[in-house]
Amino acid sequence: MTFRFDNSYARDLEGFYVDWPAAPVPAPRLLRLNRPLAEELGLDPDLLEREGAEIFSGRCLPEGAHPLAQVYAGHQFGGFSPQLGDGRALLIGEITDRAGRRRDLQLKGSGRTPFSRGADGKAALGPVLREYLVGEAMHGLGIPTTRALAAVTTGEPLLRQEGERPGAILTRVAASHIRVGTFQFFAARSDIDRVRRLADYAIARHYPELASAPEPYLAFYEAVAEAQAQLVARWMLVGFIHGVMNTDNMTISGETIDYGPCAFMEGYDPGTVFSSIDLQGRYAYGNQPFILAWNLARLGEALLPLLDADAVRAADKANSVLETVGARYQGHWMAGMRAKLGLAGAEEGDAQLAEDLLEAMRGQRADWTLTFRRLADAVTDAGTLRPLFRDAAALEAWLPRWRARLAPDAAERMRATNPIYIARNHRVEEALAAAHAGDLAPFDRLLEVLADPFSERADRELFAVPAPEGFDDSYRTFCGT
Ligand SMILES: Nc1ncnc2c1ncn2[C@@H]1O[C@H](COP(=O)(O)OP(=O)(O)OP(=O)(O)O)[C@@H](O)[C@H]1O
Ligand SMILES: [Mg+2]
Repeated sequence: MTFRFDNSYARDLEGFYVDWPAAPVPAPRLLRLNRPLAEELGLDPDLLEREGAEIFSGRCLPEGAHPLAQVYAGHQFGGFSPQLGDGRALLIGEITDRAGRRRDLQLKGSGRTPFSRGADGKAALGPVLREYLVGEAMHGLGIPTTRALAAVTTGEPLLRQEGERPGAILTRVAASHIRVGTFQFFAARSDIDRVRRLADYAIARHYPELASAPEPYLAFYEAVAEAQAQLVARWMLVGFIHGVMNTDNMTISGETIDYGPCAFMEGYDPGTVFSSIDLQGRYAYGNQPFILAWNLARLGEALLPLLDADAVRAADKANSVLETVGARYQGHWMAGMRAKLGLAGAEEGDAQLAEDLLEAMRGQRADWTLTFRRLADAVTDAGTLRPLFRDAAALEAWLPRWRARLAPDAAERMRATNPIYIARNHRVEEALAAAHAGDLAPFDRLLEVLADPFSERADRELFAVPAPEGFDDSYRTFCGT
């Protein structure tokens, strides 16, 4: 199988990684191949079905692969870790997809590297399949994301908190794996030359039009702020909780990365947290826009020496971008919310209208996804919407105000914007438990549903239903490390 590798990161950024081989695995088996993605990448899915176990386990990498572990640093839960890096992952190379876009191929779970910090460098089957599912769910929703090309089992059992678990490796495809934390690694060492080289590389790869801007690094910072603000707004609009928005988990490309303890919110509550390690609720649903700005401030700090030779002027420039983050986020959120609500044009009171709906939902266990979906029915009749609320009085008072603002074809437009299917926690868990017992049918079925989340079908009815009452209250997600 030929992969036309062109490994620019390895070639241009020596000193930003270490060459490293995948650890041997005893009995690799290709569990799932993402055939549509393989096609998109210009790879032959039939050949990959045959050779995938060897390739995606790292046992027999295709010619031209250059396996390496990237270094990075990062603020984790607010505290700075100066030395992180791919502790259980390897970039194996870059290929150009059919649309001409450069994509990274990475193995996640491929064994210890110099950055493993005492952990085993491996990934267990459950977290690998979760990342596969949720990444594809996000893709189905049209949200920028890293994606799974394949999942293999390694034949090696791993010891995890929950007991022994099958080892697995995810092959991940990304626009790149450059993180806010990649910049922080070199900035923390005052290696300004490497911060600049990384910025030049990232500009050329992700924002080539900025190379000729009057101040390319400032324009780059602004472009990343814009991409991340848009991304987090998209998360918020579908009720997605990333769960571990450390600066090493925020990409420069604006793609979602690291589906560790992520989950979708069901009943609307801004304080919703599912991650077992997020004890303070730092990464709660409603905090995500603030963390976006906090993380961008850290990127700004790392870029300061590039913005201006004068420290005060550099800080002023960084602040001039940082000050725009709230408005950028709000702009994207509001545009998305207008579409979700089916509003005609834009009016000043729209933000209040949206806030008042959220206020009516709060404390009602009103399911985020279904409320917006059923709102399309409520253009004419609120009969399917009302039962989602314990007490619909506030909703009833809100509906006439909303109806007065509707676009002529609102219901149809709303159904194209508000998904009926999301990766509901109990469905994800059910699919993972079955896979663990050797049955991938529920995984496949869920994946199929999530690939097309806007078209409602009678035979998929159960996938739209929220978890049984109480499920989410005790539901916890783990990083699986
Ligand atoms: N099992 C493991 N063995 C070694 N290192 C690990 C393991 N799990 C996580 N790490 C390392 O801990 C750090 C933080 O982990 P985090 O969960 O954010 O990332 P990840 O899920 O491993 O990878 P990514 O961000 O690439 O999706 C990273 O440097 C990661 O490589
Ligand atoms: Mg991570």
